[in-house]
Amino acid sequence: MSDNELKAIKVPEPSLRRLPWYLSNVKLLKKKGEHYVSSTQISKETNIDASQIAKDLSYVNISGRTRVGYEVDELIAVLEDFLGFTNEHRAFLFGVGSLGGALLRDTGLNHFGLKIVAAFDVNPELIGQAINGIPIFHSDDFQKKMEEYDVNIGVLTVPIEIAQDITDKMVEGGIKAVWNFTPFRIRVPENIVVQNTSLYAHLAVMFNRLNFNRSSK
Ligand SMILES: NC(=O)c1ccc[n+]([C@@H]2O[C@H](COP(=O)([O-])OP(=O)(O)OC[C@H]3O[C@@H](n4cnc5c(N)ncnc54)[C@H](O)[C@@H]3O)[C@@H](O)[C@H]2O)c1
Repeated sequence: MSDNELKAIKVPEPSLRRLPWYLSNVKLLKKKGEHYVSSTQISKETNIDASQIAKDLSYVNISGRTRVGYEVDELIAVLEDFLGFTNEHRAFLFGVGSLGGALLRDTGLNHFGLKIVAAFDVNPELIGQAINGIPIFHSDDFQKKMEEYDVNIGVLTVPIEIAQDITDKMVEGGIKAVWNFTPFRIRVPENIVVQNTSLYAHLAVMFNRLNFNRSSK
């Protein structure tokens, strides 16, 4: 199978979510001076079953050697490539408020292959400004800027009331994937990718587990 054929396989979401964990931990093992790493070692670091790790890594184009495991540098490179972290995915951000502004200031996104190249808002105090070198334009200029920049991802951090409206505009303008931070379940045509992300959903899990641990003491 060619690399492209492998990448075309729809990897199960749980596996896709685990692969970045392996990557971080393999990088950590590299820092500790390891040259080879086995799924058993990754299992110790991540607390994920070694057979599950081997299965997840089977989606990635790498083969381990019996007993020694995977070559660390190769595993890092292959994982980064597979996860798309080495490619530059260019994005527009909509809504430069408290969350949108924080995302523009976050340098971490670049390391994971997401480059926000421009942002849009309607607040006259923000338009014409730049955060972290990223220019802020008026939302009305979106179509025009789509022709200027080569972008296919939209980051949605606008007030919930206009989430659908802005999504429709993005899709109409040619955006192919929406990273939706609003709590609104946006509707899109079938060929458009939506990733909903909520910090608060994780908080709810943390609070619930915290209460559970307290009451079971
Ligand atoms: N997913 C999460 O974990 C998470 C965390 C915080 C906030 N949120 C959500 O993110 C969104 C933004 O939250 P916030 O706290 O940053 O709000 P905010 O009010 O600080 O920012 C919203 C920004 O959107 C701008 N805006 C308004 N109309 C616009 C338009 N037509 N085009 C472009 N920009 C427009 C506003 O001027 C403002 O700058 C909300 O929907 C909120 O619920 C999600």
